[in-house]
Amino acid sequence: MACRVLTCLVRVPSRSLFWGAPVARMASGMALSEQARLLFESAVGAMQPGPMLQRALSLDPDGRQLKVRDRTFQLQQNLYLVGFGKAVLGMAAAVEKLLGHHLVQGVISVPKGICAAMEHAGKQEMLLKPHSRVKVFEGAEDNLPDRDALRAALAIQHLAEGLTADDLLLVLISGGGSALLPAPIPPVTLEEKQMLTKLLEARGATIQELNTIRKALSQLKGGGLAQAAYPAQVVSLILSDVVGDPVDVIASGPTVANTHNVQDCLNILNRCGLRAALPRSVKTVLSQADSDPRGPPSCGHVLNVIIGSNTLALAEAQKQAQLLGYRAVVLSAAIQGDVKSVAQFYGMLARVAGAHLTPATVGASVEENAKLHELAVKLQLSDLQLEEVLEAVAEAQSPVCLLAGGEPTVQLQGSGKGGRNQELALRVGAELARWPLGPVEVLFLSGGTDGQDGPTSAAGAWVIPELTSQAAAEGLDVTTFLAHNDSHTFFCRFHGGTHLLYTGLTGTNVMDTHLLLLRPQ
Ligand SMILES: Nc1ncnc2c1ncn2[C@@H]1O[C@H](COP(=O)(O)OP(=O)(O)OP(=O)(O)O)[C@@H](O)[C@H]1O
Ligand SMILES: O=C(O)[C@H](O)CO
Repeated sequence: MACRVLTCLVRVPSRSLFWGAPVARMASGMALSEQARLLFESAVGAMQPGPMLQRALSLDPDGRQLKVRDRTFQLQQNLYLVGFGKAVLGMAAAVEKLLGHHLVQGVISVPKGICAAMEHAGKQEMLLKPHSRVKVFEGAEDNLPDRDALRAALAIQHLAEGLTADDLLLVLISGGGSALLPAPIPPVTLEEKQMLTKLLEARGATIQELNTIRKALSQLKGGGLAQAAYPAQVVSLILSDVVGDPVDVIASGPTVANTHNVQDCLNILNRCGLRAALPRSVKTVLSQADSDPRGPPSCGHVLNVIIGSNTLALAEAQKQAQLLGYRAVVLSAAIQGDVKSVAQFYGMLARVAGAHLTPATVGASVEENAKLHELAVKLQLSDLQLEEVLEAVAEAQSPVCLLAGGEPTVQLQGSGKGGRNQELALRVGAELARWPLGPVEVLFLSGGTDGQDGPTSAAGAWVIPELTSQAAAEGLDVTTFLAHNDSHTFFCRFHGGTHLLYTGLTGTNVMDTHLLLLRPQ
């Protein structure tokens, strides 16, 4: 899909982004929708490769020592770079800008078409210099491992294996890294790996399950890359696209010791009903895995650092919302589950929070409060701050901004055009129309931080409680569009497409951002 999506992206209407600009200056006189867009853009802006790398890396004044967190590394013509993932091109460009003269050599594996797309979008800061020492491989069309990605993985492996104890290897990792770094353990073939990945996804394997299997079948995943680079020192700079930021799961943890064994893999394959259909080669590799005389790769020479995540993106949006005069509270950075249940939860949250915010009016009923908690329990969100949020809303003397992030799932039933953010927004729009919200202005926004929502050129959309009735007046029936998973077509037609979010390709990827704004009238 990479190529298709990226082709769309170069057609995205260009609009200026406020990334990094002080929000407070713009606060006065802004509509709720402008503020919501601004907050979304501030979350994305904080996760731009340049600012992220600048926060993570610092050079001492004479340029000989690199500081990462509390560790210091000597630089003496010994710096190498590898990377793989959807956001790695911009990350590599940022490293080149910061440390270019120390860089001896580099190899990165990035999605097909990304260099041309960034160039067309005029994002020079995401591109390497013309005579860069970093070699770029493009591959993994449709987010599946392919021959091009295999060539990239072999070049990365080769670079890592040639390093010595005096060398420092920077590893740039972001979402999509698993497909961009395929190095199947023989006799498993690339085609078998592709097939197994597709089957596991089709059987509903979670990313944790999928990557457990990928690690068992790969030379570089599950700590394999770190082992190849030994005895060099390794620093991995990781942009998380997985809820909870588990370094062993993101891009299948190539610099993190694998803690899973063969039994874990067999349990997953059993659950997905794939054990019987396994190719002989996969059975062979699995049967040998626990008996590797070298044991699991050890990663004592590695520093793994999360430099960007949904949590960090939400923290920036929260800060900017406070500058806009909101009482801003983070609800969760782990929103998962079926998009219908997530939408019901946000609808009820708007109802209950709205009632807390305007106590003089009729409050939410005991049943509604109970329903909200029931919906929250159903979603099983590991970090949900529901009580804290409701308390903060009850105490708020100002408008309220509730922030959340994660990655809900859409069970596709129709053949329409959409993405999980647009579908979530549309569903929340329908939910908001179901409840009396009192004298409160309400807006919900959902946006993908990578700037592309499913196979569309939009990043997401925003909705208000009046959406359903306004749509009906335009002859658009929300229920029908939802039944066909046709949220993008809906938003293109509704109010001339003004509820769609367009950022273009952002060059980052930390899942989705949800904003619920409530402003007493
Ligand atoms: N018509 C549609 N309506 C709603 N959701 C859709 C539709 N078509 C595809 N999707 C969803 O879009 C998602 C794929 O899009 P996208 O590439 O943005 O996500 P992704 O592969 O998870 O990548 P990333 O994590 O980088 O955003 C899938 O989760 C799929 O269910
Ligand atoms: O590459 C991967 O494995 C997924 O994007 C999760 O990081």
